[in-house]
Amino acid sequence: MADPLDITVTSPRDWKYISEGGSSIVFSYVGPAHDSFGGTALRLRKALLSSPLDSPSLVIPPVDDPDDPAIAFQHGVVARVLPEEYLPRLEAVQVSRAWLEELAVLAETQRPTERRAKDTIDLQRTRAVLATDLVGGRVVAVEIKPKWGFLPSPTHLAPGTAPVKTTTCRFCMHAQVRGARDADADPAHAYCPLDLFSGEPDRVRTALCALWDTWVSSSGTTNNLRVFVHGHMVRPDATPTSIEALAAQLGLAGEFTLYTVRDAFVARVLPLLRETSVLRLLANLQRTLDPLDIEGLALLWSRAYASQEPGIALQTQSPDDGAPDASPLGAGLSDPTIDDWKEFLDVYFAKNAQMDHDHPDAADLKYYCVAYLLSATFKDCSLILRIPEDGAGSITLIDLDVKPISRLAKWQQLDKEIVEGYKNAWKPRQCIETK
Ligand SMILES: O=P(O)(O)O[C@@H]1[C@@H](OP(=O)(O)O)[C@H](OP(=O)(O)O)[C@H](O)[C@H](OP(=O)(O)O)[C@H]1OP(=O)(O)O
Ligand SMILES: Nc1ncnc2c1ncn2[C@@H]1O[C@H](COP(=O)(O)OP(=O)(O)OP(=O)(O)O)[C@@H](O)[C@H]1O
Repeated sequence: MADPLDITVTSPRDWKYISEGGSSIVFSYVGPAHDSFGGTALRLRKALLSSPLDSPSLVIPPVDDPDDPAIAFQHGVVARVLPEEYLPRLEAVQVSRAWLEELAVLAETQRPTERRAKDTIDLQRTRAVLATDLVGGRVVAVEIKPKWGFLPSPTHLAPGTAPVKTTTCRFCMHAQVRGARDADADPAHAYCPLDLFSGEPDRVRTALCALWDTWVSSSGTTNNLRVFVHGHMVRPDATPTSIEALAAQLGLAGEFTLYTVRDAFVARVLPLLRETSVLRLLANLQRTLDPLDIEGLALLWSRAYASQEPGIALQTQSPDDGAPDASPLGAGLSDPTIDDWKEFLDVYFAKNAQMDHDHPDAADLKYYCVAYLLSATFKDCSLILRIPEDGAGSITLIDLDVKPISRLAKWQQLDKEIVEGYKNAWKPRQCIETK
């Protein structure tokens, strides 16, 4: 295999901060014309400031395979379930500590205060990811993190959770419980992923307006919508001048208000979302890879372990004394290797649609755990829509990272907290799924 590109042939000053999420920070190449780096974005992993043992970067094997697993995962797994047209080009790039340190210093003042207090560029990495720069160039780039596009089947839900979980979608419950929504605002007008995924023009419009309104009221700090003009993130406030660049790019010269720009924004984004199949594909993957809900998965886990039948309980990393029924969901399971993922997908394609998910077989426990893991990737990724001044736009998916299997127990706990918190405090919002 060819050696990876060496980032240190560029200056850290050639890389402009774009944005960041919980585990990565991304820069755009703005240096002199360069065959390899022109039109690219650099995605670096972050490490927690306080407790290195909890660092998100620990998911990544540091020694034998220094490449970011996002690359092999996209090439070997994601590319088998999503068309290539929706995926950015990804390749490994070599970085050095000195180079990263310099970049970290340059970027620090541009980072959001809450993120700066928590984490920084992981200086221990020797490799990073070079990707297609999806926000650069003479375009408006709209980033949407849609989240969960389906309601769970009631089959495996407890009587105490089924009514609320089949009425209100996970995103709407979570947003309310963690106070991401204005407590006084009408939840009926808030962003609901099921509207965005519905494919119905009026509902998609409602979703886009709601995303816009939260974007403005949060001064652009919401992670469900980000807007870039010519590679610069737009930071809205209550004044129209804050979105002047966007207004100009949308053809609104002279007088404009936050509302006229919102209308022009929705008018440009809506057709792209209506024409694409990517939302339908995403929701389908999320749903079909999570047929039991985390509650059903936990039930199956307990049943498999309580059964003691040979071959039913999983081969875990510590197959000890055989009293595992109290073990937390996913305990002892290893993160799938790329070969495991390949085998998993072979089974998924061959039989997922025919399996009796209402009566899951305990022998398929590992299959269901791995499926849930993959569904989590599609529940957390984002879309970047590129809208040129004229001509057709495009849509690309980002943040299709593999999640660690150790999160299964966290997701079970989070599910409980969300549902309990929501049903005790709010009248369930009616979220409508279009299949
Ligand atoms: O659990 P959720 O739905 O809140 O999702 C987390 C996201 O929160 P969100 O709700 O989108 O604000 C969260 O997003 P932020 O860091 O809040 O922007 C991450 O994407 C997190 O994944 P990871 O730790 O980067 O692997 C996400 O965690 P996973 O659920 O993917 O483990
Ligand atoms: N290929 C790209 N081109 C341009 N910008 C990008 C690209 N990839 C990511 N970004 C920007 O960088 C941000 C952080 O990237 P990403 O979503 O991959 O990080 P993350 O830490 O995995 O996020 P999350 O916390 O949502 O899991 C994105 O929200 C987006 O604004």
